[in-house]
Amino acid sequence: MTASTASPSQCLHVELDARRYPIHVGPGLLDDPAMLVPYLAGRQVMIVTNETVAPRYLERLKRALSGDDRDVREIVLPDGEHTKTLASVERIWDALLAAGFNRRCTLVALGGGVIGDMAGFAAACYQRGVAFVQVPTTLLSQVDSSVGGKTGVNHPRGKNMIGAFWQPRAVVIDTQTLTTLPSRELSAGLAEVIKYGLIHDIEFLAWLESRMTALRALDAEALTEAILRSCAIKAEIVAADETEQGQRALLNLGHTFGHAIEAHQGYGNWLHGEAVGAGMAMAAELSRRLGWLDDAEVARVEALIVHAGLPVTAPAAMSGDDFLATMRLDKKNIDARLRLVLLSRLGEACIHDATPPDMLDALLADFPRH
Ligand SMILES: NC(=O)c1ccc[n+]([C@@H]2O[C@H](COP(=O)([O-])OP(=O)(O)OC[C@H]3O[C@@H](n4cnc5c(N)ncnc54)[C@H](O)[C@@H]3O)[C@@H](O)[C@H]2O)c1
Ligand SMILES: O=C(O)C(=O)C[C@@H](O)[C@H](O)[C@H](O)COP(=O)(O)O
Ligand SMILES: [Zn+2]
Repeated sequence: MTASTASPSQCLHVELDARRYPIHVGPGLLDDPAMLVPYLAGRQVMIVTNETVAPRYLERLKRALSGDDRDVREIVLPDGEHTKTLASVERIWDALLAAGFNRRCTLVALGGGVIGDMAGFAAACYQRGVAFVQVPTTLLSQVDSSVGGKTGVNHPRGKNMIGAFWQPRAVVIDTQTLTTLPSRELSAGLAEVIKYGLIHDIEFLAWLESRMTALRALDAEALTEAILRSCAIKAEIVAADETEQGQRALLNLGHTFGHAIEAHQGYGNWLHGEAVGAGMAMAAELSRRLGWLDDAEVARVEALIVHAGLPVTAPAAMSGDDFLATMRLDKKNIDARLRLVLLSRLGEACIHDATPPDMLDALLADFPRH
């Protein structure tokens, strides 16, 4: 980031009654025991992280969590979307059992969305559920995956097919961790940020258009604002519909197409945010064909996605049938009916289950490839 101010942290909440929890946002929070220790269930703490994040941030987090006779351990997993599997989660459970950890333990996820989703799922199942805290270190995890309690792993046939809703006790976002994030990963996170503007907040969309260059240059003020605005939108939607009975599905804009790309291309070859970028371009184009957006609006959506450093074309080696094979397994579908998140206008999304099959087939066949 261009500036590393000692500005105080800011805090939002996810309002889930007795399970209400804070999202703390600010620079240097990783080192601050006051941001972390109040959310621990007992003295047993397992940090779950990976081989890329550990050398950068593990010792600092351990220092902040230590003291008061706490037993702080770590498990360092391999890196990559392809490792988001039940086998990796089993390694977390093995480490917890080897350490003799009981129901009063706390799992602390230190890393991106892959680590957060797996640590959360491990916490949801270990001894039928233990506490966990999210310390997200990628933009994507800071604006999206650490909030809302969707946890789980991939299956070769589909993304996040095995999982549970399990809310963290707190989300602690140290914005300075973004200084070490590769720019391709920063762009991936921007896909989810753009998503919030498209589905919920046209003013935020316009703000993103004006601040995209600053965001990509790691301007601290712009990034903090993007994180806060994104988390506020996600927190509001999650509080209204925790388990996706209705409006939470809008957070899936671009994901039905995007998840198909990720699974077909092999997990990790297209980053989640890249697949969502292309998927949102496909959703915008389908919305145009349904008469809901005009040419200029679709061009505006595509320009912002491109400005974020993301693709707006689909993989060359993916046919319409390849898309449909995975889309038919999508979690949003009811019985055999495909349900797509589309844009009823810019800044407003809807769930649509009546796309004419010919129109969808044509989109999947003629959408540009690269
Ligand atoms: N649970 C949810 O609601 C939700 C929401 C969105 C995405 N997801 C999931 O999140 C995953 C994607 O998350 P992601 O984009 O964070 O990917 P990721 O977890 O793979 O992290 C991206 C890369 O950045 C590295 N990294 C992390 N922090 C770093 C730092 N500060 N400096 C340098 N490198 C760092 C990681 O080791 C990894 O190589 C996908 O599996 C997706 O399905 C879940
Ligand atoms: O939190 C949600 O709800 C989302 O849909 C956020 C998405 O960005 C995220 O990728 C999520 O993991 C997708 O969930 P899934 O249920 O479609 O697997
Ligand atoms: Zn996503």
